[in-house]
Amino acid sequence: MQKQKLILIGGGGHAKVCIDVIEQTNQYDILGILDRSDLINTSVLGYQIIGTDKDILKYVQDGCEFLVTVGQIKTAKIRKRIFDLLLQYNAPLATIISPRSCVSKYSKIERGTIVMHNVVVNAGARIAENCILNTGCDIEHDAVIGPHTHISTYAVVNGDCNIGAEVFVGSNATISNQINIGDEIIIGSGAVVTKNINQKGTYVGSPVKKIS
Ligand SMILES: CC(=O)SCCNC(=O)CCNC(=O)[C@H](O)C(C)(C)COP(=O)(O)OP(=O)(O)OC[C@H]1O[C@@H](n2cnc3c(N)ncnc32)[C@H](O)[C@@H]1OP(=O)(O)O
Repeated sequence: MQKQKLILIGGGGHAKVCIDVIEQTNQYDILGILDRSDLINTSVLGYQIIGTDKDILKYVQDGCEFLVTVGQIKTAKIRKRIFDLLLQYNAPLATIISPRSCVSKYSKIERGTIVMHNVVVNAGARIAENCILNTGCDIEHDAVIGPHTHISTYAVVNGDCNIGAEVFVGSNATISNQINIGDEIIIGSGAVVTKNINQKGTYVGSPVKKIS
């Protein structure tokens, strides 16, 4: 079977993990990576930086799909800017699901989202566009994850939670069940969230406290 041609946008550390997952799906032929012009002709895990985001249209016309492979910790702005640019070009967005993840057939995952190795997405969960479900995280039943949100390595989002847009949930954080977290909120690594969070800012500790 012929593989779908894929262009990655962003060639940093997060891109390496994405590449490993994409290769294991056996569904895509990664043509190359778009990044800064000074990085052209360098490579990431053997895949060349072949242009910048100015070249998106050329690859849309060539029948490629795209994935934003820039990482995200304190802000989702860059990932969102690139995603919006891709939409402007009517670029098809890939949805990548690791064959080593466990994704319920009763869940929904939107375009542009990547599900890394050892992730669990349980029944009724809904994951919006351009999210990162990073290695080993657990999205429990009926949880909703908003667009451009990164659930980091081994974090747990329990049942019926509602996580907003452009949120970062750090490694090993735990969000108790039926918790609402608003937009553009940063939850530190190892945090435990037991109450709703509406105010934008950074929250750390167990139970979490706002630090900025
Ligand atoms: C595959 C991957 O690599 S994905 C990436 C995974 N990475 C992570 O999960 C790390 C996430 N990042 C964090 O947790 C960060 O510490 C952040 C984003 C929450 C805060 O970063 P900053 O705003 O730069 O805060 P800063 O480092 O200045 O710390 C401010 C204070 O909060 C404390 N603090 C920071 N993070 C945490 C934390 N996770 N838990 C408890 N306390 C923390 C600091 O010790 C410091 O305390 P002090 O003022 O008493 O010295």
